[in-house]
Amino acid sequence: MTESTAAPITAPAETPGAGDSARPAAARTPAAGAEAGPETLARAVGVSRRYGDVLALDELSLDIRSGELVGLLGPNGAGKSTLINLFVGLRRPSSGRVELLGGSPADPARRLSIGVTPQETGLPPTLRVREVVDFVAAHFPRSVERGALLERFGLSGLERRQIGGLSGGQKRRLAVALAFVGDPRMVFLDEPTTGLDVEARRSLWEAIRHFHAEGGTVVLTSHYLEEVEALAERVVVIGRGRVLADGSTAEVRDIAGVRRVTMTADDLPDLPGVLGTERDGDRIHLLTSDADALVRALVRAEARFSGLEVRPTSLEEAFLTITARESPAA
Ligand SMILES: Nc1ncnc2c1ncn2[C@@H]1O[C@H](COP(=O)(O)OP(=O)(O)OP(=O)(O)O)[C@@H](O)[C@H]1O
Repeated sequence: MTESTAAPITAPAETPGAGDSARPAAARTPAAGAEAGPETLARAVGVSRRYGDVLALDELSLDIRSGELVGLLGPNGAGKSTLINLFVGLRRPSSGRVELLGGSPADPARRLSIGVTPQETGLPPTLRVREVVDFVAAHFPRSVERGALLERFGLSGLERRQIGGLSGGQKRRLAVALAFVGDPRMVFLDEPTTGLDVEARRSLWEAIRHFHAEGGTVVLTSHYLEEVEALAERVVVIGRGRVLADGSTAEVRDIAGVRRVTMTADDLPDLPGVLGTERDGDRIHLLTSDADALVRALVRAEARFSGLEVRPTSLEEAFLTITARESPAA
């Protein structure tokens, strides 16, 4: 690739979702000459990012296609926020290439088509809700009607409230709502539901689903695994700056292939294929990728057990298993 496509990313986005040009966005229309099939909206090719001695991203490659709802999962420090910051032009890669809407994420015209909610936001406490929404909307050629936006995010009636007077959950919902103000084609939401109670989380999920159902593309990170299971169609597991797994939630579970075999027993012989053992009173949980073989081995060994249960692992268990294996790619 030539230097001009190396996507130098320099301009910081000072407000969530805000761009800095009045050029019209190419929102929700495929780029001219786009190939058949979903267009790639964001792309990382062999991207590494260092912070001093820390290698936050390690030759990571990932494509996000139009219409996808992608969940980025990974433990603390995996590199999820760094990846989002590269996609939205807040940071530049140490090496490799990042593209947004077919060009540099630093291009203001491209950034007009996206919305962003960073992991942490500090909205001015003395501004009123409607002022912040209008301020962000003013950066975009087209914007969503304020009342409709606030209603969608459960903030109706708070237009005149100062930001400093909002609850933590209301502030977070406002920060997420701001990503949608400019009628974006694609949103990047970094842990959007952090700090929200169950009801607020569910209503935020509804708002995200609504955007997606209308053709919007979503990339979100989450520590809530049930959130990713509930929302995302595609799960990308990131660990130590690499993609460990990339598939549907069902596929990610299958990649780990881990089942939990539980029984009541005083003691068990050594058994083949046991990836992990947990004790909970007299219940023993064995993690295995081949539950059938394990149960056969239990019977062959004439182990004394009762109350046998075999069940699939949660995404969390699958994810921990993948991460523990530290495989470079799935
Ligand atoms: N500005 C920075 N300066 C130095 N190190 C950084 C900086 N930002 C991130 N890192 C380091 O890069 C690595 C990846 O961090 P990143 O925030 O991208 O991970 P994450 O997956 O988003 O984690 P979390 O889930 O905790 O938010 C971590 O080791 C982190 O400490």
